[in-house]
Amino acid sequence: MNTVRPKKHLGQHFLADPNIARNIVGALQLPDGVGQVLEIGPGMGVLTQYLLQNPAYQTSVVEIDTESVAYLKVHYPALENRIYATDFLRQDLSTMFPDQKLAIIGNFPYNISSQIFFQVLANRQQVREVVGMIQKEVAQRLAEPPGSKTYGILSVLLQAYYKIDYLFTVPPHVFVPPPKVESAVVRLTRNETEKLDCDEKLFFRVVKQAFQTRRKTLRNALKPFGLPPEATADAIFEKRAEQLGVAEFVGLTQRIGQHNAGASAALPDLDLNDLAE
Ligand SMILES: C[S@@+](CC[C@H](N)C(=O)[O-])C[C@H]1O[C@@H](n2cnc3c(N)ncnc32)[C@H](O)[C@@H]1O
Repeated sequence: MNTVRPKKHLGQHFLADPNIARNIVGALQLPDGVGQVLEIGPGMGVLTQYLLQNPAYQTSVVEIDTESVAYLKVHYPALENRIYATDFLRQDLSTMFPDQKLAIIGNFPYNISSQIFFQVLANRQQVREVVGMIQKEVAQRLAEPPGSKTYGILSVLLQAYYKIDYLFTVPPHVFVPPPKVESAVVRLTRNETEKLDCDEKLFFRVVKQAFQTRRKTLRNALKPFGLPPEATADAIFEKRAEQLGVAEFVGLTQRIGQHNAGASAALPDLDLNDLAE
């Protein structure tokens, strides 16, 4: 088996430039002595080969495509039993790697890149670093500061727990087949925040609600939560979701939480996959 036939529905665009592949793997910094590296969607192993060259990395891969899995087994026998032939989105990382801190890397399938980041958020205590190639627009959105048009739910939630670096842009012609859009590599590094200074469950819901009606002022967008009386006069409620940074969302969540004391304890956990805008 010399090659894998690209399948559109799996977002398969194979990177054909070894220098870019080396640069992507080289962007890993492995903070806090993290040794476990999980690659999502290795395909024919263009990144995997460089991961395996580094003895400091314990590399595992998760790949949904059976043809790619067969290819990897033939060409990278060193991976042995560290190939998970399954859907990353259905994996529970805490079961796969109990009590271990992880770095995640991959040229992500663009059709599920947002869901991959929600999965990262759901496992934020374990995932200390992510180096990923994604659609350029999504990369810009993640790293964007408040105030810009593309700043959204994922920008706020990821920036709450990760420092986000836009590393470099990658043109379509270095892939087989070339995608229609430009790509970019981003690095997420876990920050010091173990837990936000507010009810986190409520924080996720407030951010979601604020952006779902992003053209409304926060006073109108957040009305369903029941706002404190001073909201009628407070200037922050005149703003829109895209104008608020993480700290301001934390402050809002504290105030909504105090006003509705204990209310969020009754809320079921939010399915992070429901957060996509
Ligand atoms: C953009 S390709 C990248 C392939 C390879 N890493 C490269 O750079 O050439 C995305 C890869 O993710 C795999 N993939 C798609 N959906 C997946 C999922 N839900 N879980 C795991 N792998 C997935 C595809 O089969 C494909 O190999």
